[in-house]
Amino acid sequence: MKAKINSSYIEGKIRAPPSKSLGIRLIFLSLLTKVNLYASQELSDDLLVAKNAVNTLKNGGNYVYLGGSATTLRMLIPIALALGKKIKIDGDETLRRRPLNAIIKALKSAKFSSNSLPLIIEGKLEEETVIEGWESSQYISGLIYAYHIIGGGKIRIIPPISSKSYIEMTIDLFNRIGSDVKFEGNEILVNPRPLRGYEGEIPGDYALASFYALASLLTGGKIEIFGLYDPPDYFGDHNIVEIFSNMGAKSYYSSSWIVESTDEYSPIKINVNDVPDLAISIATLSSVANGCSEIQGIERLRIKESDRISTIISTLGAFGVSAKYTNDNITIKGIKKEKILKGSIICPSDHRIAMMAGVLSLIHGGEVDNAECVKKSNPLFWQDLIKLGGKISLE
Ligand SMILES: O=C(O)C1=C[C@@H](OP(=O)(O)O)[C@@H](O)[C@H](O)C1
Ligand SMILES: C=C(OP(=O)(O)O)C(=O)O
Repeated sequence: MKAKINSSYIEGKIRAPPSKSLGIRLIFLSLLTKVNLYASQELSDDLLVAKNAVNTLKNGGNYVYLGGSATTLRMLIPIALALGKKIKIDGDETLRRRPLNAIIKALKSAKFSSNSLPLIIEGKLEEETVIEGWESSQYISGLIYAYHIIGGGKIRIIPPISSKSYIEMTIDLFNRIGSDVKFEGNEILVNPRPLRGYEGEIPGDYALASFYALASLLTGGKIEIFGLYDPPDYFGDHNIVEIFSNMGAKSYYSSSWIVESTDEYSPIKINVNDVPDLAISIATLSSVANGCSEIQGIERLRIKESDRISTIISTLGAFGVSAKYTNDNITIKGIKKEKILKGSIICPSDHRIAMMAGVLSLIHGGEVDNAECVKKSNPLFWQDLIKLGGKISLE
C-alpha cells in the first residue's frame, strides 16, 4: 500500500493507540493472574502475536510465530523455560535479524538450537541469572516474569544497562499489583507476592502518540490526545511531553496530552539510551528546529526493525534535511519549515520510520510506500491522521 500525502493542517482530539509495551506485558501477565483487557480498537500485529504466544503456552502447543515483535520474543524465552516448555519459535525476516546473543549466553541451563530464529528452546532457569545489559532490556523484563513463575530469583545485570525505562515499566507494573520487585544498583530481586488481577483498557502509548503530536506541531495545528496513563516517576516514553515542551512547543499533560504548535522550535541535545524508541520522534521535530540537534546514545538503534541510524538519516534526507552520524550521535541540522521538501520513501519494514515520513509529508506533501508496516504497532495510524485533517489517500 502506498500513502500519498498532501500538505495538511492537523487539529482535533484523538485517542492514543494502545501501548505496545504495556499491552504485551499485560498479555503475559495473564499467565500469572486474572487479566481482562477491553479492546477499544483493532489490535496491532505485535499485540496479536503476543496473545497467540500466550495462548499457545496455555494450550500446551509447541510452535509460535512472532511476526516482527522482539519484545514478545525476548520476553517469551525465559518465560517458556520457567514454564518447562520445549518450544519452536519463528518470526518474519526483521525478527530473524534481531540478535539473541545476551540471553543465549546468560541461560546456562537452557539449550538453543540456533543463535537466531527459527530456533527451538528447552531447558530450565536457574535461581540467579547474570546477563549483559547492553543488547536489550526485553530479556530482563522476561526474566522478571519468569522468576514470578518459579517462585523468585535474582538477576545480575552486567552494565551498561540499555533501555532502563522499560525495566522500570515492568517492575512498576508488578509492584502496583502487589508483588515485591527491587532494582538496586545492577541487581533485581524478585520476591513474588500474590498478584491482584487487571481489568480494563490497555493504556495509551506515548511514543506512538508522539507522531500525532508531531503531525500538529509540523503543520501549525493543535491537538488533544487522550487515553494515556498518568506519567510515572521514572524517565520513560512519557517524557516526550516534556521533551517537546523543552524544544519550544506548547506541550503538557493534564488528564490528556495537549499539544500546540509554535512559530519556532529549539534544537535539543539528549541521550536516548534509556528511551530508544523516542529517537525517531525527537529527530522528526529536530528537522525544523532553529539549529543543530544532537541525539546521543544511539548505537543500539542499529539492531531495531531497521538499522535506524541509517534509516533516520536517509528519511530526513528525503525531505531535504541533513543529518550525520558520528560516534554514537546523530546530529541533525534543522531547517525552516518552508524549506522542507516533498519527500518520498519506501518504508524499510519499520513502523516508526513510516510514521516519521508520514508526518514530515504533511508539510509539503510526500509518499510512503509499504505504508501498511505501521500495523506492527498502530494499524489505525493513517486513518487517525485522516480524521485529524490529513489529506492522505491510501492506494
Ligand atoms: O520492553 C519493551 O517493551 C521495549 C523495550 C525496548 O527494546 P530494547 O530493550 O531492546 O531496547 C524498546 O525499543 C521496544 O520497542 C519496547
Ligand atoms: C524496537 C521496537 O520494537 P520491538 O523491539 O518490540 O520489535 C519498536 O517498536 O520500535
